[in-house]
Order: sequence, then structure tokens, then C-alpha cells
Amino acid sequence: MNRILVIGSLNADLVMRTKACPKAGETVHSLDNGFSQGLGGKGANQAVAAARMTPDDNTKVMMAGCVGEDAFGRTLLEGLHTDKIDTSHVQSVKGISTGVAMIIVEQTGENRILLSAGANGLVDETYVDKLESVIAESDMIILQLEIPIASVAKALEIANKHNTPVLLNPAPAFFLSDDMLSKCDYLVPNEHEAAIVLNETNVDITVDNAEKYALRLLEKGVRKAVIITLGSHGSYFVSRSGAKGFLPAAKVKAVDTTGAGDTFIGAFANQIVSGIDLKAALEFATKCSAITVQRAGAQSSIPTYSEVVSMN
Ligand SMILES: Nc1ncnc2c1ncn2[C@@H]1O[C@H](COP(=O)(O)OP(=O)(O)OP(=O)(O)O)[C@@H](O)[C@H]1O
Ligand SMILES: [K+]
Repeated sequence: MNRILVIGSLNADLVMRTKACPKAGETVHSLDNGFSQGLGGKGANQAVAAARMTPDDNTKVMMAGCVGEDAFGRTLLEGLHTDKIDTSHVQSVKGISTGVAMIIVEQTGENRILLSAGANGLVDETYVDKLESVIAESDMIILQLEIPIASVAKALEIANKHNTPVLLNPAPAFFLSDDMLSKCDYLVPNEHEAAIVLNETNVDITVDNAEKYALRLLEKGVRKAVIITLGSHGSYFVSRSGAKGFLPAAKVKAVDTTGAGDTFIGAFANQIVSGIDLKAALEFATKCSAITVQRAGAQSSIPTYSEVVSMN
């Protein structure tokens, strides 16, 4: 059985839809039935995507991270269990809230998000150290940057020590050292994140110049492949073995793109640990995320393997 370990964030998404945002000191009503609650956090979303893309239970997905001992934390864990994700390494911590994203969406589609890292901030180096044996036994670990960066560096160090392949999704983006990049097998940023990782915040990465920036990231030491996702355009990949190319996104009517990147990453990782080659794995991930964008929500919008294969 293949084993994927995600070390990352778990968040409750609290969404309020309104005609207009209240001004300071003002109280306004939301739209009718304007409130909804969802399960999110890049780490948990990517774990769910990897788990749902597993036919015949041939890949075990494990989640590591921290939640508060509260209703949000319990609901997040229940959701992961529904997808048969092993949560035995997730710590429920007393006295701190689970990570929360408060999202206000105006009728125009404009949104404002207030994020409280809460328990995600407790994923420290000591916690990651305790995961050493599970990192060593994994076929791939998936990391994002919604937990402290020192903990991500620690996870990279342990994974390298045990030759465990690493996929890093540098989101939200920071400038990353060559040392960190050279400990990653796969780097999957979107176009904005790729620019920030390279410290090139004044450039626009597009379909036309994606190859140049993907190659620059590869030159910084990423071991196997760099994949830059380009939203509704698709993605561009370059690999150490010389494979490269643009993969157009499926032409679909997008309703809510939340979770597109996370679906892409979880599905891609699942394919890679199952021995599928890079381009085929990316084509599969492209199909999966095209379904996610046609549905509202984050985790709830991620398709299952059978939904993806029945698309053809
Ligand atoms: N409107 C769309 N139509 C079809 N496919 C899409 C669309 N938006 C995204 N995708 C697919 O999802 C992949 C990842 O999307 P994107 O580059 O937007 O990631 P992201 O910015 O990390 O996403 P998000 O933060 O919204 O989850 C793309 O490479 C593409 O294949
Ligand atoms: K969605």
C-alpha cells in the first residue's frame, strides 16, 4: 500500500454572503440564508483530494497538524474520517481555537478574508520531530506554508534524511532559500506564488513566459519537477529529466475556484505514488480540478476517483 503524509493546516471556513460589507460601527443583515460553514485549510484539502483519488483503497493518506479542542476541530476530523484519512497524528489542543477563515463575500463577488491561524501555529519543530518515523515510512509527504516556516524546514530535513520524496506547495508564498528548494522533489506554485518564491514580485508569469520561470525554479535545486499552475489557462511543467510542456485547463463554466489548486496537488501526488508518469499524472490532476471549479465550497467540491473517470 502507498502512503502519503500531509503535514499542514486545518481550517473552518465561515462564509457570510452580503449585499455590502458593514462600515465601522454598522450592523447589516446578510443575504437570505447567507451563512454557510465549510471545511478547509490547504493541508486538509490536499489530504482529502489525495484520499478521494484512491481507487480500491490502494493509497493510505495520513494527516498531521493541530486543531483546537472545539466543535470546529471535531467537525474537521469527522470530515477527514469520512474520507478514510488517518488522523491519529493530528493533535487536539486545549485552550486554543481551531484555525478559522472568516470570509465575507459581497454580491459583486468581491471577498474579504480574515484568517486566524489558531492551532495551526502550534505545528512547531518539536511536533514535526515526533513525526520522524511516519515521515520515514511514507512514499511522499506534502507540505504547504500555512504552518510555521521553521516547521516546514524541519519536515524537509527529516524527509531528506530518510529519502522520502517531498511535494511543496509554497502557499501562501514566501521567498524560499535554495537550500529549502533543493530538498523538494516537486514544487507546485501558482503563477503568483512562483514569482514570490523567486523574489520577482514585479513580473507577471503567463502561459508565454512560464517555461522561463519554471526552469529558474528547477535551477535553484528542485529535484524532479516544477509545475506552475496558471488558473483557468492550465499549467506548465518542467522536469529534471528534460520533459516539459503546457497542459491546457479543461474548458468549463467555473462557479467557485476555491480548492482548485488543492485538488490538483492531492490528485497529482496520488498518481505519482501510484507510479504514473509525470505528464499523465498532471493530465489527471487537470481533469480533477476542472470538476472542483464547477462546484461551490472547498472540501465539499473535491470529486471522487469514480466521478473523474466517468467524465470521459
Ligand atoms: N476556471 C477554471 N477552469 C478549468 N480549470 C481550472 C480553472 N481554474 C483552475 N483550474 C485548474 O486547476 C489548476 C489549479 O488552479 P490555480 O492555478 O487557480 O491554483 P490555485 O491558485 O492554487 O487555486 P486556489 O487557490 O483557487 O485553490 C489549474 O492548473 C487548472 O488545471
Ligand atoms: K470549488
